[in-house]
Amino acid sequence: MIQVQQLVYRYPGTREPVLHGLDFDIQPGEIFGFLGPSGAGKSTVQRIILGLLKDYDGSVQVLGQEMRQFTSKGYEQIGAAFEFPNFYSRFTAMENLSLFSKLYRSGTIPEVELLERAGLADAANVRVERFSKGMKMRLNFCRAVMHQPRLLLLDEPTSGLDPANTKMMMDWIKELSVQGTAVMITTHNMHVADALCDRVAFMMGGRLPLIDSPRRLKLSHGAKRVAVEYEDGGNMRRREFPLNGIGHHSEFLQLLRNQEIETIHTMETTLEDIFMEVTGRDLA
Ligand SMILES: Nc1ncnc2c1ncn2[C@@H]1O[C@H](COP(=O)(O)OP(=O)(O)OP(=O)(O)O)[C@@H](O)[C@H]1O
Repeated sequence: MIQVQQLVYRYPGTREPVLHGLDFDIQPGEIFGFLGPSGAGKSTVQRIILGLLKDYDGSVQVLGQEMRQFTSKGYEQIGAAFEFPNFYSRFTAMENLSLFSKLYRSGTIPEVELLERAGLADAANVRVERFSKGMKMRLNFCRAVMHQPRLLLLDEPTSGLDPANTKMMMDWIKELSVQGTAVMITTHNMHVADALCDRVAFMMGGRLPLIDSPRRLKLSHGAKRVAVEYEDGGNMRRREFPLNGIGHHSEFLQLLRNQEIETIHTMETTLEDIFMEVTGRDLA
């Protein structure tokens, strides 16, 4: 779906490249996350994949076509939702979707169906200027998927959403991927990346030092630990032990025997911990 080789990019008028030879691919049905702090180059990659920046070095093939020569027909296969949605604010949600649907030659999903799915059925005839940030995000998503694209680019797809709508959005994205849509997500949010992505790419200073599945990353980086909270002379205390070999850890066993245990739980290494370990920086 996407094949990127040795991608280098310099903004016009600047000397230093902001992307330094990126290599990655995204397969049909895959949810691929770009994780990195502000300024890492995530949006620049998205702009290139969308065909907005064409003067790059290296190769960027999307749906089998090099992006320098991408034709307008190809855009019918791509959907994009970015963090600052653009709508006709004096028009209603329904009117906005109807207008956008006219841009596509192929059929689009009926507006009513999309609004219902996004939990916006009651707001269908409300002007977008009265929408909250979360409502605009959901409407923007409807716009991005209305033509059933084969490739979907999302920037912080759950930003501004409450927990119920975050879940709705993540379920919807997963469903699209099961149907074969390739999804590229850029985010600072490692919980979203962990829960949604088949693979994540760590991005830092225009480089991708690591690409792997969240599960493999967590298995290969950092051992699991066990945290024990216990009562000791009226005070609550906490200790941590490596999970590996816990059954033979004499201090752990002694604690279990001799103390009033309040909680015991295993702690997984998070993607954020691993990002910090690999790049020496946090995701903020
Ligand atoms: N139009 C531009 N001209 C020159 N430099 C730019 C331009 N746009 C972005 N940059 C620089 O390119 C680098 C990467 O920016 P980019 O917007 O791709 O980062 P990002 O990872 O998407 O950040 P954020 O998470 O804040 O959106 C930054 O150093 C930025 O200052």
